Amino acid sequence: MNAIDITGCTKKYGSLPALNGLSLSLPPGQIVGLLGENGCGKTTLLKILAGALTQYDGEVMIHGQRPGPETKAMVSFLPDASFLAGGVTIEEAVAYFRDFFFDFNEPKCRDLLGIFGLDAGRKLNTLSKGMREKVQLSLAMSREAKVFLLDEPISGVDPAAREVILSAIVRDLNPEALVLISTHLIHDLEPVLDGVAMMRYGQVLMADSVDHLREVHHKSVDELFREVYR
Ligand SMILES: Nc1ncnc2c1ncn2[C@@H]1O[C@H](COP(=O)(O)OP(=O)(O)OP(=O)(O)O)[C@@H](O)[C@H]1O
Repeated sequence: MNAIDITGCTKKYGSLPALNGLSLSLPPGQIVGLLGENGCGKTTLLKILAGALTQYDGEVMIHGQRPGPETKAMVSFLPDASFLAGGVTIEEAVAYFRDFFFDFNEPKCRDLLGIFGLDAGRKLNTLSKGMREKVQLSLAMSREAKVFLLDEPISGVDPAAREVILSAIVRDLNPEALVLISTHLIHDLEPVLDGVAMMRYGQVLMADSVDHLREVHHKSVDELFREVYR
């Protein structure tokens, strides 16, 4: 069974379609980059899959179920904006995840926070954007979820730290999990990606494995992306 099956999904804000008959199927057990220009609908798609946007047309299935309470239990969603109140400490945020998510792997989270050098006593509103992203990513990736939806997870992180973060993300990942990551940082993410889905105007232009794309086009995904969107 596919991790994600979307057929003819249309989502309008007012009269303007953010998703325009989008179809996409992704099997489990891979890391997929969701690529595309500003405003092409990446965040909208992730929100629908996460169950955060419920008004749309078309069919959306996650492991055979429509987005709802059952799928939320197996989906870990990292939105592009901060999802934690600023006044709480990292320790309190960890406690929140422990209480709310039965699949939260606390030792894994503490391990990641340690790798990122984050002191659990710090309040979130005293952290830089990149540090806050590391906290949220540590929390989101520490659920034993079947599907991870990450919206621009490392845009605020300095380039040198991105590699450490990416290898921490993929380490110990359930081989059956699907990780869908929206990003503009294709070059940085390419080493960890198994596949990409390229979007334009609310549709998927192309979805393929990274190996197959490189074989057919004799280019890196980064180069191919620049060509497609020129
Ligand atoms: N709450 C909203 N109200 C009205 N229009 C919206 C809303 N959210 C998104 N849109 C519109 O829907 C379209 C898709 O937006 P979306 O945020 O999904 O794009 P994106 O691919 O994630 O962009 P970016 O790369 O800039 O993050 C855009 O035209 C945007 O203006």
